[in-house]
Amino acid sequence: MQFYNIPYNNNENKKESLDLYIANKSDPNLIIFFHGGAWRSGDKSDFKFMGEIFLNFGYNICILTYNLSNKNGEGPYHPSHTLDCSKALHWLKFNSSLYLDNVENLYLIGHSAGAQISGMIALNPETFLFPLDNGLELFNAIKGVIGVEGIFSVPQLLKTHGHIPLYRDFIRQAFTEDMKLLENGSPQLLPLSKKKNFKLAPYLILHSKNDSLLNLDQPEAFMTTLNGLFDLNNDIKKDFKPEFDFDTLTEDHDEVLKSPQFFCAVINFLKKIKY
Ligand SMILES: N[C@@H](CC(=O)c1ccccc1NC=O)C(=O)O
Repeated sequence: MQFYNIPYNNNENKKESLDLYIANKSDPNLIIFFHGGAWRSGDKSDFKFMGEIFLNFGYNICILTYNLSNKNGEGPYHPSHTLDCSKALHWLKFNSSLYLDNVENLYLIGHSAGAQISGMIALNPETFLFPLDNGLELFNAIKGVIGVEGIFSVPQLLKTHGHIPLYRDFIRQAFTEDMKLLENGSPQLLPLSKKKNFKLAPYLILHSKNDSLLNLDQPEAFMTTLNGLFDLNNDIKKDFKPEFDFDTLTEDHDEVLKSPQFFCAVINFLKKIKY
């Protein structure tokens, strides 16, 4: 079953809505996909193919949208995108009973800018989830996070690609020119020292060496952060060591999402973490 354009924030704004692809209404597991497009482009309708593929494999998946930054530089700026997506997660967990019997487990997949969003939510629940009603319960429902062809440090992206107008423009449009905001919007730069007793969800980072838009330094640096978090807090018996796979995907930035290798990697990971 497929349901389109369900509002997640009690309004008529098409960008604050989601599509549900439901294989089994009583399955407590739900995948949520956050699309990329540099925070200023992309739409859930572009990823219908993904919804249908997971659906055919028997998974329930939500593909959502969030308000995009304006190319004229009028915002909305970070943290708008992440706040929208957090509200969507809240709706899915607590208000989706018309469509899903009981959503217990959330599995986030973020692509490109969407990997920044899913990373912000998973690593900074204090800001994005805890202020919402039953925010801790919502956070605990996140059972896995996958970042693919992701942006994890905006200042680093500015450093490596800032000489290219395309990158400079979308960074300014989504984060202004305030370096503090760029840092604040980077999952890689969240202060780890404050994360004592933080529960890191099982995490998988996928990246293709043939991504012509983002090279390996984003996922490699993020690897250091995730491993640091794991080392800081891990309870070997319970916690899942973050995984990094920079070999399986071979297509370019957007094309990876249509490759069988991507679906295999996601499904293997979900099986491993006992989806
Ligand atoms: N087509 C996009 C560009 C884009 O998505 C992008 C370009 C370079 C590096 C990362 C990108 N997307 C990340 O979400 C745009 O120009 O808005």
